[in-house]
Amino acid sequence: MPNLVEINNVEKSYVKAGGNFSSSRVKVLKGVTFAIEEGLCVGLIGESGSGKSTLSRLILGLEKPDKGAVLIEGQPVPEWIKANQGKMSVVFQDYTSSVNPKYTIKETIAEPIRAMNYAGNLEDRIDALLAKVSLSPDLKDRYPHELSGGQVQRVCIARAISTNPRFIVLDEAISSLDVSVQTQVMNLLHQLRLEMKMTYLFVAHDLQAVAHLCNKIVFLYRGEVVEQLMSADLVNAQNEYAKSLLASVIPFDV
Ligand SMILES: Nc1ncnc2c1ncn2[C@@H]1O[C@H](COP(=O)(O)OP(=O)(O)OP(=O)(O)O)[C@@H](O)[C@H]1O
Repeated sequence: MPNLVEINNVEKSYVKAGGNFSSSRVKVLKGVTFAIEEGLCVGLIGESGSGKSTLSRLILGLEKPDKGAVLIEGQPVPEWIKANQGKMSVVFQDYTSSVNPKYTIKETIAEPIRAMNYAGNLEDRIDALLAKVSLSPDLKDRYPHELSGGQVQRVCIARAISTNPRFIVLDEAISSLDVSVQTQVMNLLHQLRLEMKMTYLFVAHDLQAVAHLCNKIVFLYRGEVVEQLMSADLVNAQNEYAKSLLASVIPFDV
């Protein structure tokens, strides 16, 4: 499988709160290197503050690395985005703040479709997208606060796939959901990935979820990649942090 995304020796630091000198910068990513292969779900796991969201923002082109490069199909992210409108999407953890409370479900999903000057029938497109995420078209005219958390996250997924993306960054996308709903949404994401031949970066702090959904897992510890393994090879982890996480996971086939 060719690499869709390459993260090459990426460094990123921020000014420490309260400090204004270069010495008071905090290095969040310290030479991160890994690839996201086309068609795979790659999991990025790490404890709070390890730099996962920073890395997501660099991949989404929202920020630039200080050193190193993030390339998509060999191109720097901003260039790739310009040439591939709608082909990269994102789903965030906090679904309540990632939808506009004043927009109906229909308007929420329509926004990126309209931005791409869609020529087809918008109502039909929205109905088809709702069906894809197993939501009734009757929900179209409701507002986000009239839906459950799981339903709103499905709306966010419908919006994310509305432009037929090739690549989706799922940044803690299921972390705020109840465990039973998490499983349903994970299954939905898995099914959609295969059906639409998409590539995922699945960012999470919960190894169980990552191992369930992902083909490859990258362990980030204090801004460094300390281990990367295919899911089938997790038992071969060498790094102590990765091993400690693996030890805390309940065996899958008990
Ligand atoms: N814009 C910013 N300015 C200053 N510091 C920042 C900024 N963004 C992130 N940081 C710092 O960088 C470090 C890594 O943050 P990041 O959000 O990437 O971690 P994370 O692994 O996603 O954590 P979590 O799982 O808690 O979201 C933290 O110490 C954070 O305070």
